Amino acid sequence: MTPAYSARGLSKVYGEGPSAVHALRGVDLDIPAGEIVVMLGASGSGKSTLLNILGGLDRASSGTAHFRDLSLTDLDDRALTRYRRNHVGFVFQFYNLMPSLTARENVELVTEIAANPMPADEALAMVGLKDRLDHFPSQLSGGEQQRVAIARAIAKQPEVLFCDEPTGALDSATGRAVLKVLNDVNARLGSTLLMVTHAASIAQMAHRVIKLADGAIRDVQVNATRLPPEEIHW
Ligand SMILES: Nc1ncnc2c1ncn2[C@@H]1O[C@H](COP(=O)(O)OP(=O)(O)OP(=O)(O)O)[C@@H](O)[C@H]1O
Repeated sequence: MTPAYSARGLSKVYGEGPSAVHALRGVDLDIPAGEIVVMLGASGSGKSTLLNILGGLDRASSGTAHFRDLSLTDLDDRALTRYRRNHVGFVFQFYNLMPSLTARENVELVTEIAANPMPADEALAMVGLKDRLDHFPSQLSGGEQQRVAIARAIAKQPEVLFCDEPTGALDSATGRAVLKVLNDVNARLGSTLLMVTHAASIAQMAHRVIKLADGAIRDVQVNATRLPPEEIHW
């Protein structure tokens, strides 16, 4: 089967000369479609850089990255924007909701421009917020705001969902509820999930765990059994 992503010799250098930072140093990687992949590694190991390049938010300095047969590293800015719009969703540590819009309106911002969206109400129901459609972000808890952000990301039915520290700003009980939503999205929509986290125990819900160190892949592990998010503690 064609992997969702494959990268060969992927490198990223920020800056130049003596102050250059080698954020990625020749990463080779294959990610099968439909998996939950958790990326672990110390601060500065290159996790977000890798996520941002695969998500089309940043560009590699050298090497190749493919999404199926689309060569991300060859796309111009317009094509990269089209790739992001049509294929991927993002969930970040801080929810980036529009404060002046309700939960439903925040999700509609995306459904209005997506090619194959689900109704905003349906996306919000999937994350357990069907009773909060008309609430503004300031009227929602942190976990609820993160669930609106997830609803916004999944409403366009993306093939891939990128999550950078999705539970980073949440207490562990709320974080588990958010992980359960992400797990459901993977199971129900079949979206490939790429998640960066500092909480190593979250790797227990993944199909595949990628460990980065100093901009390189240190280890890739396929979990023989996976824990349901409800049983994960950190
Ligand atoms: N825009 C940038 N300009 C310069 N250096 C950068 C930039 N973005 C990241 N870096 C550097 O690249 C390296 C990798 O950063 P990256 O954010 O990918 O690591 P990370 O593993 O996600 O870290 P963290 O867990 O702290 O978020 C770090 O040394 C970082 O300081």
